Amino acid sequence: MTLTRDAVLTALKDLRDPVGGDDIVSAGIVRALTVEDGAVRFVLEVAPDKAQAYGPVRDAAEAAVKALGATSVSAVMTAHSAPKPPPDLKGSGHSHPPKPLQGGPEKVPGVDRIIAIASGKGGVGKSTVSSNLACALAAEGRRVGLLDADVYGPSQPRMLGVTGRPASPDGKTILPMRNFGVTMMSIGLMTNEGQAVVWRGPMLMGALQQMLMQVQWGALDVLLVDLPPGTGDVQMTLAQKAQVDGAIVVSTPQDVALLDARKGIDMFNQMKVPILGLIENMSTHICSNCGHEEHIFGHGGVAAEAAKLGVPLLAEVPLHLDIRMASDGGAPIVVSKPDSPQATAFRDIARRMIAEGQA
Ligand SMILES: Nc1ncnc2c1ncn2[C@@H]1O[C@H](COP(=O)(O)OP(=O)(O)OP(=O)(O)O)[C@@H](O)[C@H]1O
Repeated sequence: MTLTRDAVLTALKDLRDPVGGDDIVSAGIVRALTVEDGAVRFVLEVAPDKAQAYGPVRDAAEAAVKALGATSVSAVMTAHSAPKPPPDLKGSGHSHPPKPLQGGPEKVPGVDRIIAIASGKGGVGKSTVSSNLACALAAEGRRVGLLDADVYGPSQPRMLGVTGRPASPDGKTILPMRNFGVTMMSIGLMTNEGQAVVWRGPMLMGALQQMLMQVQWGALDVLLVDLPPGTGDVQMTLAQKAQVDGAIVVSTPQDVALLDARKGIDMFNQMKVPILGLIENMSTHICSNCGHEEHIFGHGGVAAEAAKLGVPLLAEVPLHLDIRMASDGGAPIVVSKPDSPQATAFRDIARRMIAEGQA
């Protein structure tokens, strides 16, 4: 049976944090967990003066993961000064969103360009595209940030193998996480795991503003924003408050998805955000056993739509088991199998964006 990230996290949850008393996953000390072909890697991030107390925990964690059938386990302990908890986002019971920014779109300090990754409909692979594109741009040497603003289903922590709560040295600014060369912040890291968060409009806007302006992004060539599906408050707030340089719209080839994608494109047009191009995801299914290709959701619909709108079709990404497995394992296909044809689809988009000065 394939070892999954969830199975590893469940096993690690049986271990108690000797300092805080919680289990080590809830305590937020398990970071950068990746599971790849049975090989498990993670970091235990602990306060320097408590490092000794965690020695047995690391040994127990390695043993617990080995017992699950992992082919290899690497648990590295790093000592960091105790982080202050990050400022509370609205989802954790805070009732006053920060004062909205006044005025029109602003530049995020240090960030050269912002590109929104959008879709009309959920589940079409927008987050998969965002994480792979971010890793592909980083592999080309670009300084890349990824802001996971998908409030309804933040998936970037899982896809990029990032766990734990981001630190805030001064209680105001938030330090982003980093993996595979990508600086990342997700609304999912600010709320408690498993906690159902009911976001209301003003909360959403406040949270998005905080993540744009209070996160120390550092100097970035490009910040990708993984938006929630549809055309709602988050999309509007992003375009009103930050200078968005372009949008990429992801769609599957079916008519229903395309219909929704069109609404998204209209919204960006109204907000004067240029459409950099469309991506057809789950374009062709390639059987992982025999390599046979078939068009489960149809094929070519997005190309036709792009031609109609006069915008580029950036890629046709196949539906392939490896793409899902890689994302579920916490290392996108661009990182875990960089030379596969599936990864090449994403790497080509990254190279094209760089060549055109978009990233
Ligand atoms: N090209 C692909 N081949 C195989 N699986 C894919 C592909 N693209 C996405 N998936 C899988 O489909 C599921 C949905 O993808 P993803 O979470 O990226 O969609 P989304 O559009 O961001 O969804 P939502 O907006 O609802 O969060 C995931 O399990 C992902 O691994």
